[in-house]
Amino acid sequence: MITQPIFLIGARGCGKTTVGQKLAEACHFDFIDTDVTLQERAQQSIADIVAKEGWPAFRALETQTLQSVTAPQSVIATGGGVILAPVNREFLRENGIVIYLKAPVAVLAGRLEAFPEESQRPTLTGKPISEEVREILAQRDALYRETAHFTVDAACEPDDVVAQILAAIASVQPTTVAVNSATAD
Ligand SMILES: Nc1ncnc2c1ncn2[C@@H]1O[C@H](COP(=O)(O)OP(=O)(O)OP(=O)(O)O)[C@@H](O)[C@H]1O
Ligand SMILES: O=C(O)C1=C[C@@H](O)[C@@H](O)[C@H](O)C1
Ligand SMILES: [Mg+2]
Repeated sequence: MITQPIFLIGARGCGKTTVGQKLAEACHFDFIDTDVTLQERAQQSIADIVAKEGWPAFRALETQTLQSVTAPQSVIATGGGVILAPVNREFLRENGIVIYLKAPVAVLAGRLEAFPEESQRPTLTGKPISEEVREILAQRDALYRETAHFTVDAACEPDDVVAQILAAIASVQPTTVAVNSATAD
């Protein structure tokens, strides 16, 4: 079994938090969510940080949080925009196994409409959810793909997503990181 950190990346609503908790249990790893840790440390919500200090301030905290929580034997659920910064993309690829939870726009939008969690997910564009999800995914999909070691289908049930991830990481050597392979697209 590997000991490298497992990083989950993907759009808002793809299930990084939901799947990450289950994956951590299955691996007997710690579970960390960078959005949760960041808000606990700042003692305010992401919406408040962005409203008071702007997105660049939030992005700086996100980089700091990502680097400080990274440890062996942990599953780390990242924020949806973590891949925007080149420094984060390089950090993720070099310090763990990166899994892209990929889901279509309609699935993501449906989940976000059902569970908006606006304090953690302030609007990125000011547009309605499905329009925003389409626009943002079009901008970011290539970055998720280039950052990931593995891509899994995140539109299915959480337990099935976990099973895909376990199958993917089974091929990874304990001391090295996989390169550019995909189990699903
Ligand atoms: N595989 C799944 N099947 C059905 N519902 C799911 C699945 N994964 C997540 N959900 C639901 O979708 C919502 C969003 O999931 P979650 O918070 O895990 O996404 P996230 O990727 O962590 O989002 P964010 O980037 O905003 O932190 C939750 O209410 C969750 O219950
Ligand atoms: O997609 C994004 O840019 C974000 C996703 C969330 O996880 C949070 O990290 C924050 O709301 C930004
Ligand atoms: Mg989350």
